[in-house]
Amino acid sequence: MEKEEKNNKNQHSNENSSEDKTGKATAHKELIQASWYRCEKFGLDHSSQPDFATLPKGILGDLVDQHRSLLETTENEVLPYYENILSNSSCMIVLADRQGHVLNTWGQPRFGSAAQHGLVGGNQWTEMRVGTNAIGTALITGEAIQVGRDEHFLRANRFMVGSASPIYNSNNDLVGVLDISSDAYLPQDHTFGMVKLMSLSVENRLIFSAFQQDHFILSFNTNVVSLDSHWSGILVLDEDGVIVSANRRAEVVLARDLGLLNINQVFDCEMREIKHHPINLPMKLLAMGRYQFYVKVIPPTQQIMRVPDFRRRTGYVMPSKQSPLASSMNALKNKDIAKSNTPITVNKKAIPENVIALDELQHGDERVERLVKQAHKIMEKDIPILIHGETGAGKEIFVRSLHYHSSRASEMLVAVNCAAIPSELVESELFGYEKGAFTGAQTKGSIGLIRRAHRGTLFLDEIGEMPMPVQSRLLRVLQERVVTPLGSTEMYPVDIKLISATNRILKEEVSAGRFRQDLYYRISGLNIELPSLRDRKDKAKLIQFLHNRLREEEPGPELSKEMLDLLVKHPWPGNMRQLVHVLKVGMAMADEEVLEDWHLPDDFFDDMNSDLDTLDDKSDEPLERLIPRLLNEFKGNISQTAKIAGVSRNTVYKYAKPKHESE
Ligand SMILES: Nc1ncnc2c1ncn2[C@@H]1O[C@H](COP(=O)(O)OP(=O)(O)OP(=O)(O)O)[C@@H](O)[C@H]1O
Repeated sequence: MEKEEKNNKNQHSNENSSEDKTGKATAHKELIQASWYRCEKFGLDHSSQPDFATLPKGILGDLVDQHRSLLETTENEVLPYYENILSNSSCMIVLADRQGHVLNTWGQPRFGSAAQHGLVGGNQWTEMRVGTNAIGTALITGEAIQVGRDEHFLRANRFMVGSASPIYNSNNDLVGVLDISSDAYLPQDHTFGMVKLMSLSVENRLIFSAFQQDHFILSFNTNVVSLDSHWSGILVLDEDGVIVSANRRAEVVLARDLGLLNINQVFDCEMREIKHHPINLPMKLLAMGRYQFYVKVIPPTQQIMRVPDFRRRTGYVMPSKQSPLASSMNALKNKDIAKSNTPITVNKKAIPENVIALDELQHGDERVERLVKQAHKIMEKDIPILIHGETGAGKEIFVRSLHYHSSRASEMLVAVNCAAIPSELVESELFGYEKGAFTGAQTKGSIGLIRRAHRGTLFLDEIGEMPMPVQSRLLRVLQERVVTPLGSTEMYPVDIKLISATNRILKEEVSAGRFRQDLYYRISGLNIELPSLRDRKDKAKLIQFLHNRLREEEPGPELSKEMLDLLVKHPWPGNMRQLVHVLKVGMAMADEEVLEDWHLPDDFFDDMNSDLDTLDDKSDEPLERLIPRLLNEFKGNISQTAKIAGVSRNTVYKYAKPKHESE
């Protein structure tokens, strides 16, 4: 035995001796030799017993939790190999963390009990404690290695052969090691190849899990039929074609550091072509002008939602990192916003067409003007905004305008109507979920709406409707600024501007125990009361503005002074939504040059009448006399007659007829 040990140290003799002449075998022997020297330095003796420093169960449990995604990925990728190829081979597959702690094992070893071989959860397989071994040596060298029976430094381990391959994540950090150990009856070259393949497939899967939802992934190979194999190179591209991740294979094949290169520096093609290339049709591309590869494009699984952003057009000059309103806000910096009359000037070219400019949200109502300015300013601070207002008052329109006038405008505005999502789905929609997290979950998992709003704005509309358990989770996200998807232990940092809105009185909801008080204080940094339309002082100008805006879209009738008065007097229970609706219907109905009251929808007058019902006591005079009299008095004006009589316009028509006929 001692002679053999000398051989290993000096001549590196082992089961691979037939390969002695090849450079590969020499390199392997040098690795083993270096490991043996290290073991001697660690003070180990060939007769030492392995010291596994087994972790207590609780700590192992924590470690397993920390590595859940690596474990699940390994299990999904590795078990098919085991079941299809290795299950009759009496080998054991082992996953260890980067410190060599065994996290899990699969398979039934033929070579003895757990106490004998030591490949059990919580045992640490490092060179320092266990001598030269596949897991420990692969961790130290960072390379795949096979350790033959006699190559183990400790005699106690010489009954087995281990083949281990390190696993790197998409940041190229070593995250663990995969090992196949057996009692040496397997054809060892095959086992070694297989463990390398398994670790590649785990690495590739880690890259896909991290990026496939919102990035383009390219897989490439010299051979078209191998495109789907784990030996293919993988490149992850952002929207602009910048390589944000790659597998080790890609760097080996292309022989260069690929990080942050643009795809057009690697292959002879532009990102534009990649985006529009059919999914299942491999492209034939040249790398570095001469090496031909087949390239498969895998587009993001989740559609990237993009809003129109005209700033991308040539000719747009970014106002030195300031939002379109920043210059006007700077002018106000030292003044009391509430008292300032300075109008907001906006670079309207920078705002998407369907977004109303901030300065067009108000037309002279001081209260609205002040709150627009306050909210705009707070958009740049780490302070959440809570908007209260009646339904249709324009809360969402306001939020859209705020977002596109802020420094977050180039990122997403994610609007979530908490009342519109079934309560049992709110949680998964908001926080996302790992694949298979619950029955009915999409197999791919979901990033969730909060992470989608990363660096942008998250608008939680109708937040008062949020179920209590979801409120608790949301509170944690706002406190810790990280999201943990359902069924996952991973934490993803998020940077969001939170705006919430409600038409309930949230404080009352808190008192009634329906809304968490701590969450209320978290979301209500700046409280905004968006006035209902009937309470606005700028109604006339606002109506004229909306009317003009609609006429810009399509030619329509003018607004007479009387019509404007009528619209100003309306109670508008449906607020801005109703006003826009009434104007649209009226303008569509009118063939005339001027908008008349009979062009307006009936419910407009119903609201008006119900509002006036209590004003007069008209019960004495029968309608058949009252209505003709009022019509006469108001020169045939139906709506005024209806208003004063406290009846609908239909009723006026009904009682007006005989009178008209007699005239
Ligand atoms: N400032 C505005 N200018 C033009 N139209 C507006 C404006 N504000 C609101 N509207 C119109 O009113 C409709 C309703 O507005 P919005 O959805 O913002 O109201 P809301 O307060 O969020 O309503 P809810 O509480 O019912 O969700 C919009 O679709 C738009 O047509």
